[in-house]
Amino acid sequence: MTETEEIRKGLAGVVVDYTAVSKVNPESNSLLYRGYPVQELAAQKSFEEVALLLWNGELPTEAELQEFVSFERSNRALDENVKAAIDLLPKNCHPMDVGRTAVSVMGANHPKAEDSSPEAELEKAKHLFAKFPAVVAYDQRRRRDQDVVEPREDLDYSQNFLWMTFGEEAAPEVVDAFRVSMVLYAEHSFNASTFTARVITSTLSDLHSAVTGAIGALKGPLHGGANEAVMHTFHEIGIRKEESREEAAARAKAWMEDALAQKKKVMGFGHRVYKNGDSRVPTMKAALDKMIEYYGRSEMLGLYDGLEQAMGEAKNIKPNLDYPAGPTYHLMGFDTEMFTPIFIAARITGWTAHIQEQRAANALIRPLSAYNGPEERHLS
Ligand SMILES: CC(=O)SCCNC(=O)CCNC(=O)[C@H](O)C(C)(C)COP(=O)(O)OP(=O)(O)OC[C@H]1O[C@@H](n2cnc3c(N)ncnc32)[C@H](O)[C@@H]1OP(=O)(O)O
Ligand SMILES: O=C([O-])CC(=O)C(=O)O
Repeated sequence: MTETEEIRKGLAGVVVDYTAVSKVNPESNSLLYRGYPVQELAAQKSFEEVALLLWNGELPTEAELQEFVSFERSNRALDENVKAAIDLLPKNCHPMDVGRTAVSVMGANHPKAEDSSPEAELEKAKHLFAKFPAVVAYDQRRRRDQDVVEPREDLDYSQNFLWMTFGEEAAPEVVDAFRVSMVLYAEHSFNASTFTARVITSTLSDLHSAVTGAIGALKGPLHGGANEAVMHTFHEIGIRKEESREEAAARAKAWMEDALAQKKKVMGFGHRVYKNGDSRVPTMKAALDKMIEYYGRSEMLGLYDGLEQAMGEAKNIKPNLDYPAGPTYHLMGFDTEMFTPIFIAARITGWTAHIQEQRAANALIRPLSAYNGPEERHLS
């Protein structure tokens, strides 16, 4: 076999390493975090408990959970120089650029930045977990010329995230839908951003560098950026609050047929691993349905159904997690560009669990390439 024949573009189908963090099984359409089905975790556990499960391999005891909750609640405020760095960025720059910059500055601030012991790595992961929501909230509010809302220690992670962003306590239904989205977004084996984090870690670089790189990979619309792109599609079709579900569905269907006729890729559909539907979609769709009911916005369901149905009929390609997540965040009131930074806040858990795992059994990640440039030649 020649070198060229061995090439698998995009590493499709290539098994690169072991992982004990999560199992994505396209045959059974399931996703397990450390052995637990993600649907069970989304139904019964807080995001804080899921984070500890991903990092430690086991669900926390009550005492472990309380210790972490108290650490998380007391470490939420942004450092002054993180705020200052964000303020130097244009208000209309992409919020993913803000998130990437903020994590980089947090790394420079951290006293254990260069300490890669398991204890220091875990401490840094928890620190990022606690602080990143304030980056999203700060940026969302600065984009709207609103004053900063300080974190509140009497609220849990999801309640406080929404409080800092919108300056009011969210209804329990909204908090729960948000929590579910964080649990579902937390981890997904060797996706592009996690793999990026592992590649960076494999050079023995530091945790914040790995997370900063992962954010860059997540930004693209073929990966995390798709949740934002889904909402751009909804806006392009046109969201008309007064419209019936059926009318909205018909317009969405026509839009999709036209897009596919033009051979467009429609973000929020398809997946590298799942070919028969994303294991997380039914749970996220149920959360979206609750938000649609809560906000009384059945026309959004029409748009959702119309696109899904037309894509299914034309190409049999199913929605991925970004498809129901985008409209859910829209209904909650986030600007469209803030959706992928929310994904960062969730995926910090998975990324940092993988960074720990990579470090514990490291090998430099350095594949080969088959050269197809000019034959050897010489300067005359
Ligand atoms: C949380 C996440 O990151 S989930 C993923 C989020 N990304 C998106 O939603 C982006 C849109 N989807 C896609 O681009 C793709 O489905 C990917 C990148 C996610 C996976 O792609 P791959 O496994 O590389 O498959 P690939 O892109 O080759 O698609 C296979 C075929 O399905 C088509 N296809 C796949 N997804 C889509 C889509 N969203 N819209 C239209 N056609 C699609 C491709 O055009 C291709 O058709 P062809 O064989 O006629 O050329
Ligand atoms: O696994 C992937 O390739 C993308 C994905 O769904 C995720 O990262 O959640």
